[in-house]
This record gives sequence, C-alpha cells and structure tokens, in this order.
Amino acid sequence: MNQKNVEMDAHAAAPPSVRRLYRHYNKLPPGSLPPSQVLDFGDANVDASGDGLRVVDRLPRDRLNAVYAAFLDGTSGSRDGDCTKDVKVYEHASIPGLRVLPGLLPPVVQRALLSRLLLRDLSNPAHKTNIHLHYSVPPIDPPSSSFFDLPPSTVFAPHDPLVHKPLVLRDVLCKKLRWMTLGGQYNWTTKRYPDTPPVPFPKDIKDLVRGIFPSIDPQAAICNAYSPGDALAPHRDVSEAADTDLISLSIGCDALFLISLSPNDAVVAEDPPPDQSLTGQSSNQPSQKRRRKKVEMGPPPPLDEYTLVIKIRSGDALVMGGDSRWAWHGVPQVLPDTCPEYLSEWPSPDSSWAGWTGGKRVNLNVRQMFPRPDP
Ligand SMILES: O=C(O)CCC(=O)C(=O)O
Ligand SMILES: [Fe+2]
Repeated sequence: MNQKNVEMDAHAAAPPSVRRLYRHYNKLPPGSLPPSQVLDFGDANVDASGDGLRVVDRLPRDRLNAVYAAFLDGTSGSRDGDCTKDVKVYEHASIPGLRVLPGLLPPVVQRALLSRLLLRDLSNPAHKTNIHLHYSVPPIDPPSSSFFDLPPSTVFAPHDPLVHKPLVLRDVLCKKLRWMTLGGQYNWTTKRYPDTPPVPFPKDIKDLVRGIFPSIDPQAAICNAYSPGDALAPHRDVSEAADTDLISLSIGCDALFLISLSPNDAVVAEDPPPDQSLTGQSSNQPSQKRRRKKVEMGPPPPLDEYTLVIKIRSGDALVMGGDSRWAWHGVPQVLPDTCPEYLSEWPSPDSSWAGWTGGKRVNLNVRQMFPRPDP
C-alpha cells in the first residue's frame, strides 16, 4: 500500500488531508482534546476498547531488564530500574506495521538515556545540531564535560551577525536547541545522508536499541528537543536506503503523534496551500512554532480508517515498520505540564539546570541508513 520506491521525494509536502488534521490538532487547546479521537494507552480500558487495537507481542521483562542493566552498567539497583511486567506491543488496524510499546523504558533508563544524549553526545562536535547551522558552538573544555557545566551566560557567536544575534547558553538549552544528529549526519537542507563514512553511532545507545529491537542496526539518529509550543510538521522519513524499522523513543512531556496511510489523499481542489506559518517549514526540519493564533475551533476533520492520533508518554516507544515505515506523520502538540516527576531533578538535584526537563520533550528517532550486506 505504501511501498518505498526511488521516486519518494523527501522534499514533498504532506497531502491536504494530513495537513488539515495536523492544523486542527496543532491549534486545539490542550485541555479540550476529544478523548474519542486520541488513542491513549494511559487509559486503563485501552485493551478492552476493541476497535482495531490488538496486542501482537510481549517483550519478556527478563530480557528487557538484562538489556537495561547492561545499558546502566550494573548501576540499576533501584526499583525504578526494573521492568516489573512484560511490555505489551500493540498494533492498530488503521496503521499496519506501526507498533506501540507504552512504558517501555523505566524511569532510570530514561534519565540515563537523557544524560548520555545531552551531557555526553551533545558535547561531541561531530554531532551537529541546528545551532551549528548559524552559530559557532563553543568547545567543551575540561573540567567541564557538558554544556550543562558551562555558565548559562556563555555566548554563541553567529556566523553572520547581520542575520543572527548572539545567543546565550540559557536560550540555547532552554529553547533554541531543536535537534542533534547521531551517527550518519543527516543534512536537513538536501535531505540526504552524506556519502562519507558516518560518525560512529554511540555504542551504548546502539546496544540498548538493538537489545530491545534486534530488527534494526542503528546507524543514524535524530534527537529532537521540543519546548512548550514546539511541533513537528507532517513528513515522511524516506531518506534511508534501508526499509528497516524506524525506532522512536520519547522522554519528557506527553505529545500527540499523528500518522496517516490514507489513500484518500488525492489533491482536493479547494484545499489551501501548506500552512507554513505554524512551523516556518513545509517539511520535517524541526523548528520553533510561531505564536499560536487564536482561532475558533470548528469540528475536527474526520479521522478516516487509515489515520491515528496517539498520545505518546515518557518512556513509550514506537516502531514504524512494514507499511507504516513510509507513512506521513508529525507531532502537532507537546502537552504542557505533563513531564513526569521522576525527571524533575535531572541532570542532578544540586545542578542549576535541575527543572530543565519541566516543559521539555526529547525524542530519539533511530534509523538504519543502508541495508545490511548479504551474509
Ligand atoms: O518526536 C517524535 O515523536 C517524532 C519525530 C520524527 O518523526 C522524526 O524525527 O522524524
Ligand atoms: Fe519522522
């Protein structure tokens, strides 16, 4: 139904029906989410909801706990490091191949993953961020080991002072940092991975992802950072030459995730052009959303049987495989004030950055760029 082919254009704009739904959920006041339209795995009755949803697999807790203990380097003594139950894998008839694993990562693994990404990998100048596009990023010099050790007033000088003002670290970490690339350094402008040998993918994160999802060889990842009001416009991830599963891990505030395989996407004549005012973009480079316009909310555009809106929580994973691998998807909203308490003291209770996670959502989107060589 949605096979990748060489013609799939990474620059293509999402079809009108998907853009319409995205706009609707983007503008919806968070308090007024219609529960009937949002697939919410926090709902105790979700298993019984029937309605196309089924449990297709269970990941045994013993296997998961062994993977987590290796990731945590034997430091998982605390109870929140243990999976106490097997993790259910759900699939919905609307989006074949999309698997949802609610609560996959225990809190201690979420905190450790956040630390590896932001306290370690962000300090590696080989890992490019959106800040590198326009600013000289100051190096991390010992004894500092991360940007979270530098004074918040540290200045990032713009490449072109006529175009961009200098930024201070506080603004970078609290708002302006939107993405970091790991492994193959994806180019958001050309929407290609470079032909040069990729930056080595962080081994512990590769082992974590592969330990849970043996179907993928992690070669590249986008680490998205969302602040309150940020969103991610609908897009397809079609730059990879491998059709291997894409793995998405989320930490922090809840978000709405929209995904569609609708075949009803023939262009509708009266549809307005893509609304770039919301995100300043028509494709999937994460960027800050402009101020939300006050609008009268009309009735939601109908969700057809090929479209889902899912509430994603901290610790949840999505696997986009099969037909869903090339589906249109986006994040119309990050829901404010939903960050779990167990992240509130990250990076440490005595750090001046404690509370940083408050309004944040971090998503690690892991991809395999190239097919594995034949054995
Ligand atoms: O933040 C998310 O949940 C989705 C991110 C995404 O789709 C991407 O990075 O391509
Ligand atoms: Fe994506």
